[in-house]
Amino acid sequence: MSLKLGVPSKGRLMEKTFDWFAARGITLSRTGSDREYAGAVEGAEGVELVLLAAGEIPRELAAGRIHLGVTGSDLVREKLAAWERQVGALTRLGFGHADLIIAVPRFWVDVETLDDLDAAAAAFRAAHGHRLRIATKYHRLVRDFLREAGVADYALVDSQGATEGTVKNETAEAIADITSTGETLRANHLKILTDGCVHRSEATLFKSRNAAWGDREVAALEQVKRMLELRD
Ligand SMILES: Nc1ncnc2c1ncn2[C@@H]1O[C@H](COP(=O)(O)OP(=O)(O)OP(=O)(O)O)[C@@H](O)[C@H]1O
Ligand SMILES: O=P(O)(O)OC[C@H]1O[C@H](OP(=O)(O)OP(=O)(O)O)[C@H](O)[C@@H]1O
Repeated sequence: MSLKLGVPSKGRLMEKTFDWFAARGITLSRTGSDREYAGAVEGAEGVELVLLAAGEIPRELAAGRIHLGVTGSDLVREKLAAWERQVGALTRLGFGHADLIIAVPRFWVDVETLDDLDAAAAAFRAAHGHRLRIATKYHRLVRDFLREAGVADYALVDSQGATEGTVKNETAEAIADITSTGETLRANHLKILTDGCVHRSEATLFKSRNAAWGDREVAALEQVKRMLELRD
């Protein structure tokens, strides 16, 4: 067996991940045609490249089908229950920064904080007979964050994309989504709660705790760690 390294196969993290490894002497490349998800590794012995969607890498790490994987720290926290028991973060990669935030309509002048949201949620329920809806694809992270913050009177509605549009479309009153430049929020007349940052995400190299770590994989990991200048 060789050490399996899972890397995003496309999307915003792929190229930067390839560049990051290349700068440290490990050349990752896609082989075959543009549409074929096959990869090659040069510069590190006993390492096999597995190209996967960023969102699937947490599950593959947890299942032990890959030994190492690069993905957003938000995706690992969202997709894995008790993530720290299943994977370990080896190093942050310095790119893929994005904040998971809670935002409400800009015209809600009385709502700036989570406490305000809690009050607005209670008032909303009394006025409308149903709970204030928050659209998101980050169910686990948002639920945990709002529980900690003492906000209870809301309902999560699932939104797998174009989440900022749900408020205008009247399928939600508030949203929880990733932002980087803030442009999508501004364009959709939304504002971030001042204490509404759920998680600051960054591309991160994770190690599986559940994969089979035989002598060959351990030796390959030691070599990779030396090249990447990682300590335990
Ligand atoms: N606007 C953004 N700017 C920077 N990073 C982002 C942004 N949106 C999402 N991300 C981050 O990119 C990572 C990958 O996101 P995602 O799974 O949506 O894949 P993607 O890059 O959009 O590719 P795909 O086309 O496969 O959906 C996540 O960790 C997320 O935090
Ligand atoms: O702060 P900004 O720079 O405007 O970026 C934020 C947007 O980027 C992401 O969407 P993505 O492009 O992945 O599309 P999606 O709606 O399919 O998630 C995210 O879901 C926001 O909608």
